[in-house]
Amino acid sequence: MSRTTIVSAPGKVLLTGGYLVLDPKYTGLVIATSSRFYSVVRTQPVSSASQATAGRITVKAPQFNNATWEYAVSTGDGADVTVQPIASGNGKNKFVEIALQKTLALIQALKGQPQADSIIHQGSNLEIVIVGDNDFYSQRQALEALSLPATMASLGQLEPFAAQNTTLAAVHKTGLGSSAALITSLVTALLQHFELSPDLDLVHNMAQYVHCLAQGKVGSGFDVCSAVKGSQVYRRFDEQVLRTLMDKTLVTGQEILDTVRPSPSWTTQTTPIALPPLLRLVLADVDAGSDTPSFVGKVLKWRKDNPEAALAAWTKLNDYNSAVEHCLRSLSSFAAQDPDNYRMAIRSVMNGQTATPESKVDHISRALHELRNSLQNVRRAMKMMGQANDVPIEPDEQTRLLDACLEIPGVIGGGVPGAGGYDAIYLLILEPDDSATEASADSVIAEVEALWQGWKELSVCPLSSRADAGGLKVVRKLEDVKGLKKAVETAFS
Ligand SMILES: Nc1ncnc2c1ncn2[C@@H]1O[C@H](COP(=O)(O)OP(=O)(O)OP(=O)(O)O)[C@@H](O)[C@H]1O
Ligand SMILES: C[C@@](O)(CCOP(=O)(O)O)CC(=O)O
Repeated sequence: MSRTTIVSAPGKVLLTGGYLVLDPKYTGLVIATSSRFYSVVRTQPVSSASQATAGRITVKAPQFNNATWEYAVSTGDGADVTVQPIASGNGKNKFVEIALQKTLALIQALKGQPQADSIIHQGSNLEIVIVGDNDFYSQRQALEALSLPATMASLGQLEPFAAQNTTLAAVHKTGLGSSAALITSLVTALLQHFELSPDLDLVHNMAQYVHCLAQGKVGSGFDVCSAVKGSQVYRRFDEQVLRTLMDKTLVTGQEILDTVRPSPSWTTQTTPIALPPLLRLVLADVDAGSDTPSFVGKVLKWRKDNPEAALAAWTKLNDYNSAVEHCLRSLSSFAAQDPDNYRMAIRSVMNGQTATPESKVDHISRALHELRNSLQNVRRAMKMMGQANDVPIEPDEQTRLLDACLEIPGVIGGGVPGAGGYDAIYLLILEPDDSATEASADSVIAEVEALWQGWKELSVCPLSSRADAGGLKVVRKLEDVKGLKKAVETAFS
């Protein structure tokens, strides 16, 4: 009997905390996106005639010319389960391969040998489809091919999980954290498929382990944590918790379980956060990509070589980052306490009115202005940190673009997400929930998009992602996600 498990995980935008979030003394404010990765795992019984091919895992990426990766699973006589790639024309996909190898070993440790054998090996195969929402990959060429303007409305006309007409190696990724969302959804889908319904912290720890192994380093991990738990203020775990496992070439499922099982050794801190009502995250993919790892290397070397200057810069930047968090939480609290006056304040700020100290909305209006100032302070401090060590964190071209965006009424603030560079920008814009505002949200977005379409110095293409507080989601059936059933049928047609 065929059985299907579907899990999705969101992409991410690191609004504040780039570089600092690598040090557990500091935090990063990461917003999960509405754009998600989906892993679909299906057990397919093997007919008696083709038992010899049992114990196979076939993974498909229908967006990339249906790239296929095959694996042979072997278990039995008390040995640890192994997953060996079978040569395919698509080369290796280390993220998928490591996720399969380590997660099946964990499953065997959790369920015990016989269970793993019966589900994985005897008489069945696993079919897996992996797709990412269009925002994870630049859609510029697709829009140009359709003679569509670079707007969110145009992006909405593209097929869900659209074919990228290129390879994974060549595709222009947009920085939403595809590998973290992919690994998180795949690890969880496998655990769910084997009816393990794992603890969220165990899933988080396992996804961090697999992601670090696949990337060959222990990064800050904010992308994996937000893929699991959604939007949050994130504090990195002590990387020593993974060091032993990462340094071993051969590890048993039990060793993996002993490491990823929730314990005080996992010092990750996640404090949920959401954007306040009527404040919308707007993202843009900017053309000239950046080399984040080299930026990180330079900044960390500068920090090591200039401890005093770096401590002063990071302390100031951390204070500004904390001010952004405080403003967001205050606005959410004001909206919950007094929704009507909150909406009134948003409208008045949209219309460029300044609330008087006696008005009922003054404190809300002040919090919005404080948010704007704090975001500007973060930008300035990030730019200065980049200038101090010759890293284009907010290069002048991005400064000019962001400053022009902030001239538009209704744009509260913005910046360069994550490590910065030329990859992307984000904006926070007011989105009143009624049309009783001269400059309604649609007009603000239209004005922003018009600015971006006419921008000459950089090529700026909007993404359709919004902020979405949620993390991992188990999807009940394929039909619940637009285009997913078609993507799976295409993959295994
Ligand atoms: N649809 C997909 N199907 C299978 N594997 C994918 C898919 N999308 C991405 N991947 C895997 O994730 C890898 C990208 O990981 P990498 O660490 O290079 O990017 P990233 O930092 O997560 O990128 P970004 O943040 O821009 O999305 C690809 O090389 C590929 O192995
Ligand atoms: C620079 C850094 O702190 C954030 C990188 O963010 P992004 O991958 O550019 O979104 C590195 C890291 O935390 O992994």
